[in-house]
Amino acid sequence: MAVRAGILGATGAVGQRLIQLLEPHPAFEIAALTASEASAGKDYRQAAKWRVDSPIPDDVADMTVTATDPDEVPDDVDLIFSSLPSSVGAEVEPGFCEDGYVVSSNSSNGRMDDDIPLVIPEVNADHLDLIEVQRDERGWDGAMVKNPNCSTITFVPTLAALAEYGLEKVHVATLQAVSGAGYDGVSSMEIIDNAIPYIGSEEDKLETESRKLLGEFDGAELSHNSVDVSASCNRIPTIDGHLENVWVETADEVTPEAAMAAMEDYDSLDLRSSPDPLIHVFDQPDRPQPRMDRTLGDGMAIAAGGLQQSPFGLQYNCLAHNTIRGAAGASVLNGELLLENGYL
Ligand SMILES: NC(=O)C1=CN([C@@H]2O[C@H](COP(=O)(O)OP(=O)(O)OC[C@H]3O[C@@H](n4cnc5c(N)ncnc54)[C@H](OP(=O)(O)O)[C@@H]3O)[C@@H](O)[C@H]2O)C=CC1
Ligand SMILES: N[C@@H](CC(=O)OP(=O)(O)O)C(=O)O
Repeated sequence: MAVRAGILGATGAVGQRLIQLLEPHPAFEIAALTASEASAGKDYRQAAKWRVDSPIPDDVADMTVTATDPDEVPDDVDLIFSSLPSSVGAEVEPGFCEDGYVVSSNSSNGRMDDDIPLVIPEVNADHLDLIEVQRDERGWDGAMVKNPNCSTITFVPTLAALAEYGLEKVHVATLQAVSGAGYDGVSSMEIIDNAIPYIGSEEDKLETESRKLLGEFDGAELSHNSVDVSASCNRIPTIDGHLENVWVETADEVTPEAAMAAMEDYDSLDLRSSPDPLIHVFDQPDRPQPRMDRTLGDGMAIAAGGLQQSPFGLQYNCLAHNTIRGAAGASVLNGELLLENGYL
């Protein structure tokens, strides 16, 4: 029987992607949709400005949106996907966990808390058991797992593939699509014919979340990886797909050929939303490109290319679909991992 799932922030850009991914999902059934007070009480079709590239599923269109409050969500819902603005997530998500719901959240609040697992399943699935520590410390019957920021998700799997060479220093420069800022986030007058070399709080997220993801969990505590990461984040006028330029210094020498093999051979998982291969490596020097490569693996693959030696170590480019692998798809994949690990 499918797990009954609710979506917090269901009318938003990521909420809509969640509906698109969950509607055909055999393991989950959409059973509750929440948004702000302004949307509460409306049919979903009236409440949401639907902008995803497939029609609103009929049964979802007719569902009534409720306020984002645990008391408004049926008790037989077990799993909550959350895509709220982080300030709202910080306020309401803990209440859902207290009330026994298991929450897979895309919002940035709490990602760096010591007892909150921050998970990319193909990279650090074992961190999920931090939930036991979390339950002891917070007294929750439910649980919380977070997926990282979309730009973090794009480059960390490539670092995980290179970890055996000993990661020492990483420089990453991003070229991020406008959808990452949400539909109303960047105006056309700001971004057309332009690039903006600043995205608030983004650099810090790449630098800290990557070290947590690559850290080690001993069953009680999580230690962060010691690699130095320096990020520079830029907004460019693409719609979807974050492209990143990466330079990696390793303790042991890694040739571009060896790095390419390590990325190609990096394991995916036997979960529905985990693509095989996880990392699609191009040997053409002009790939990956956002328009051509963001839908690889149904938007869940990481694309890499341009591997070469540089004075600053191994250099390459990588790309991922920011609202699928970087947001909604990441939360769904964490839901699949929760199910596989008996948390649902
Ligand atoms: N867009 C993207 O590509 C990415 C976004 N994210 C993160 O995901 C989250 C959602 O982003 P996005 O979907 O773009 O945001 P949107 O602004 O498109 O959607 C926000 C959602 O939250 C609801 N909401 C807003 N305020 C409240 C409130 N006070 N109480 C309850 N619900 C509220 C909105 O409801 P209503 O319609 O009623 O206002 C809407 O459903 C954010 O934390 C964002 O940083 C992460 C990665 C990528
Ligand atoms: N800041 C990201 C999207 C985002 O919302 O990130 P986060 O999940 O860390 O809030 C971007 O602009 O592309």
